[in-house]
Amino acid sequence: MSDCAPEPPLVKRLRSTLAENPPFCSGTLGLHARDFTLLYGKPEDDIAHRINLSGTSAKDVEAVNKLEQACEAATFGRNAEAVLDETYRKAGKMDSDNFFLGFDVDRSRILDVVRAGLLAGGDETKPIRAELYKLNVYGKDAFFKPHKDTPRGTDMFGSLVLVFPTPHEGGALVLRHEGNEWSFDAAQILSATAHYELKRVAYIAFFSDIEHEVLPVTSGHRVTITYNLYWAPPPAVAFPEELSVIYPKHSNFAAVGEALAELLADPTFLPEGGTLGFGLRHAYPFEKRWERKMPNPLDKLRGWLKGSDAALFRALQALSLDPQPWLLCQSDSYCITVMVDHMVRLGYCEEDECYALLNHHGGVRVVEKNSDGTVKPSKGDEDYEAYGPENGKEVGVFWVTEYGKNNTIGSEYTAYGNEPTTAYMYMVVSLLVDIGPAGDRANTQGIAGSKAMQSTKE
Ligand SMILES: O=C(O)CCC(=O)C(=O)O
Ligand SMILES: [Fe+2]
Repeated sequence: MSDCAPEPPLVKRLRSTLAENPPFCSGTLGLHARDFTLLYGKPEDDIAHRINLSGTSAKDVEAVNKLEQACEAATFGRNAEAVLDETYRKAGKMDSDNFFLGFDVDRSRILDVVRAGLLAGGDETKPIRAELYKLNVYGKDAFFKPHKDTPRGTDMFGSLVLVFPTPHEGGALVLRHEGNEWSFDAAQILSATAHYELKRVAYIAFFSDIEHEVLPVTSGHRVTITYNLYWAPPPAVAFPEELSVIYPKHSNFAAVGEALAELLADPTFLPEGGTLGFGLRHAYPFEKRWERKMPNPLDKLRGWLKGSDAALFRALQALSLDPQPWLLCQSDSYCITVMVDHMVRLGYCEEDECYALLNHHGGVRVVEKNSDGTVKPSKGDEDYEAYGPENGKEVGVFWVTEYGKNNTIGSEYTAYGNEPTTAYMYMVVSLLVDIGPAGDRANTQGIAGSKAMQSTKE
């Protein structure tokens, strides 16, 4: 950048906005008595010691002394080596194998705060996880000189430190980044909350590449728990090997996927490709007084599927297929099945519901197919010729599991429930998924299946 070129003000603004956000988030968290209970001991010891990390009595202070003695001298990383150098780091450490703490980081919602405080621009909704790392005791004159935290994986992005209200002074954590400096003095923060009904811990989460240092503790004991923060993988598609599920079978997601993959590998099964139909096993609540301006409830349904329905949906997606929820309506008197991919408000109509859907609401006639792709003739064919729309939409479906019968769309419906509510009704939904020809099932481009029948959004 040349010295004399004036800087455009918007660049300045952007730069200062970017610099405004400190690379950490901190605060305090009120906890219950059992969250402060720490049990510790070495595997070779016969007994575990118990300590209340919120206590301030002489007995509690003595217990913290003992905890300090049970710790090993804390090392730090220099290149690939764990170095013990008390001129650089003077503190006690206990590995996570040797203690149990009542506090449960996942239940505490602290990670939600970390996500909101540290991550932004869409990342605040990304799943993260905290992995318990160590317990540290910083006694009088203990400190940790400036350093960055060693990444323990490419998916590690930060560190979380909890400081307990054990009596102490000093030991502020100082962070430095791009010429800025921030101090997190947990001793001071906690003493300001000492009168609160719930005892509190002070917490700070920061990006691990930020330089930080713990200043010397001047009195008492600064007890901390540290966690490494990672980006969490998306919810597991298959269970880990060591976790076995006996019942229910559908929870064995891998089994659903394998059965599907085998069916699709069969070249005699819908050899030209087509549409598979699955009647879902559960019913889902829909707003009874649905209005056209309200969002389409089928859009949200994908995220709300239950049990085997969810397992099926995920298994289809894992095979690069694109399942879509549809509502089906069946008329016994006209032997016809019609489906819609959105909620419909029918109101009172003299016409048969199925024909009303076909003629006025973008309904699609569903004809059944055999597994070789041929269409099953239906008794309703003649009526359809007579009353159906000209050039009406039609899709052939091979039903893998039967679809829900007696589903009425958009009309009142009484059922037994555990609440006397009339605002919602259960509806049975079907999943339709197009598959490509044998050998290329994920390629559904030339398939005139359910996807091609979707209504353009009204
Ligand atoms: O105790 C603290 O505040 C930070 C400790 C630390 O930097 C570390 O354990 O790496
Ligand atoms: Fe650190």
